[in-house]
Amino acid sequence: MEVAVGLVAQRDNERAQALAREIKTTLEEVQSASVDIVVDELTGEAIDDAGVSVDRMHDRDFVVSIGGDGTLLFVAREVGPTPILGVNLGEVGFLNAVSPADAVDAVTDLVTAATEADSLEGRTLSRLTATEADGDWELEPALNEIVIHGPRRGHGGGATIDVRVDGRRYVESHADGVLVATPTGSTAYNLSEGGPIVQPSTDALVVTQMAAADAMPPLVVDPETPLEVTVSGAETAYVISDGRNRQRLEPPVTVTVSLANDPITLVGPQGSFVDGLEKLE
Ligand SMILES: NC(=O)c1ccc[n+]([C@@H]2O[C@H](COP(=O)([O-])OP(=O)(O)OC[C@H]3O[C@@H](n4cnc5c(N)ncnc54)[C@H](O)[C@@H]3O)[C@@H](O)[C@H]2O)c1
Ligand SMILES: Nc1ncnc2c1ncn2[C@@H]1O[C@H](COP(=O)(O)OP(=O)(O)OP(=O)(O)O)[C@@H](O)[C@H]1O
Repeated sequence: MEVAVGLVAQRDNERAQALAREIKTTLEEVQSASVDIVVDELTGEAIDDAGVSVDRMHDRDFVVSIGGDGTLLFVAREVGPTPILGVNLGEVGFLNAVSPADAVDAVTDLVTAATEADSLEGRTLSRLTATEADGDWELEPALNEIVIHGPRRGHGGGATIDVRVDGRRYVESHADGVLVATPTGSTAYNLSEGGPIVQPSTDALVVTQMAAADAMPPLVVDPETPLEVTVSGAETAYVISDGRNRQRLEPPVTVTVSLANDPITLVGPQGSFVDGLEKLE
């Protein structure tokens, strides 16, 4: 059975692109009969190889993200539930468990595992989405967090943010905004806004206000709990997924944040979460 692999190297990162070339060359030499391996378009241009767009890698057995957190978040947006192996070549790389030195072996082992099993075992990570009660949009799934904020961050950019949990008001305050983070995203924007770090295996979400005049502590909730955020007192507002995909809102407006249908699956060696926290220093 042939194993289909995708490689995505962080754009403009020569080390990541060179590692992609090394992985591809090694696998084609060692496991040529059992592997079909492609790189993304930008990496293909960089290493003089044919490339495919990342969103066409969703039907591969797994995709390797070589870079930092942002590249892995990008790959997750493009391939959704397709298993992802994160190789850490970014500034932080909190989401990427495999070091560059171990990358070739980790990918080779994964090809072998994929040959021997119908599906790869991995760690499932929840994602979030957002919708508006009377709106015709649904936000791109977020692996880290959904942010809802006023016209802009900082002085004069706030709004009245009303947070309801299971239909009951948790807090209403003038604030920059509020974020709902997954355990994965608890170490990202959530942490810089004073939210708690949540162990990845925990079945929970975190609701954290952003620069609120009347602050309540961050609230940890069951992921199935209905979460509604009403924004008023501002000309405009935004709901944003992982800092990248945003939907403009026209207050007063109520946004519902909930679990997205498709989680993400990380495969390959998983480092120790607690040991990884040193990357945040
Ligand atoms: N603090 C802020 O003002 C702010 C603004 C935009 C984005 N962000 C965060 O960055 C994320 C997007 O990452 P990016 O790399 O595309 O944007 P980016 O290039 O702005 O990177 C933001 C930083 O967050 C780190 N990061 C991302 N996900 C992380 C995680 N799960 N745990 C620990 N650190 C993490 C990245 O490595 C990078 O150092 C967003 O989901 C949000 O969490 C924070
Ligand atoms: N191969 C690629 N093809 C297309 N876009 C890419 C590719 N690699 C990265 N990107 C874009 O770059 C963004 C991530 O850039 P960023 O500089 O944040 O990388 P990173 O992985 O977080 O590394 P670092 O930790 O060094 O910041 C992604 O959101 C995506 O838009």
